[in-house]
Amino acid sequence: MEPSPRGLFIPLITPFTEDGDLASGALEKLAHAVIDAGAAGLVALGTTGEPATLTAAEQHTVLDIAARVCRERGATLIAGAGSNDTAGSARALRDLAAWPEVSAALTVVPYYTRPSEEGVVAHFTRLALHSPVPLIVYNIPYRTGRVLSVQTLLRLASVPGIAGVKHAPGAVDQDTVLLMSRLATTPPTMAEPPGGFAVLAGDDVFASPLLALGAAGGILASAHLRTGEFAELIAAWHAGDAGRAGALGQRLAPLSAALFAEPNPAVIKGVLHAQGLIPSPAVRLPLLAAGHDSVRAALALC
Ligand SMILES: O=C(O)C1=N[C@H](C(=O)O)C[C@H](O)C1
Repeated sequence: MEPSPRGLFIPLITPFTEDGDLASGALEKLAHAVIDAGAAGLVALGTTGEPATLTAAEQHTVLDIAARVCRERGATLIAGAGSNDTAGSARALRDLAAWPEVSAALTVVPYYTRPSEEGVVAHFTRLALHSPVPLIVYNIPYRTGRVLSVQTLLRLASVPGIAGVKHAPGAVDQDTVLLMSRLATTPPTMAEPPGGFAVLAGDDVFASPLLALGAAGGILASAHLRTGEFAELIAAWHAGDAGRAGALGQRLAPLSAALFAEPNPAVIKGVLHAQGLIPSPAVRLPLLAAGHDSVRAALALC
């Protein structure tokens, strides 16, 4: 198994041209720029990349570009794959074998269907058995409609082939604190998580407190902006420099909040366009482009 993911991962936006097509050149430049600035790797086709509205051909192009950049730069590539259909998710994961640069798949908790927690464990156990790469469970109850208990997260952590969780419960709540505590203090046994299980921050505003509790890194869309400082935030928490990390976290949280003032990734695209880094701020329906006020407010914090 690959070493568990650690550090800052950028879930790349998918830039579009003024005509609404995939802006491949801008995507490639952006991918290089965030690695230059200190990201450990990229996430292709995360939520932020608007995969639901990309054609299969566009998704392949995004994966081709991200794979090329990661290969050239020696960076880690994680790919979003999977849905609320177990068999369909297994096929999507199997197809990732066409990109050998992909070292893990970010696979969302099955949404909308609202399976039982037992069903969620069965889903991921089946996928992990057949996936060509380790899985990172994407736990985001406000998008999926399915809350996972600490017990279920610990069960998932003990499944061979599950390398981590992108944890985005919308708070640093009691369950999150207990999860981090159990992962840090319980010696691995057959029934408990192996040492390499990584918790990655997935709620940008709460990234700093989750890192303080021991997260291995973050998959943070906000880090398209001020990438170097987000990378430094993670490095400072890992180095035990709470003074530096706390100060960075306090500076970056308002930026994250401003970037998420409208449905992601509309504001991020508005800001990157205003900075001349992508050809248009467009997102695809049902998302709407961010309003001027939201973009101006976020730009002021960049
Ligand atoms: O694409 C992702 O991965 C992320 N998506 C989250 C979301 O849109 O809710 C935000 C997070 O920063 C990364």
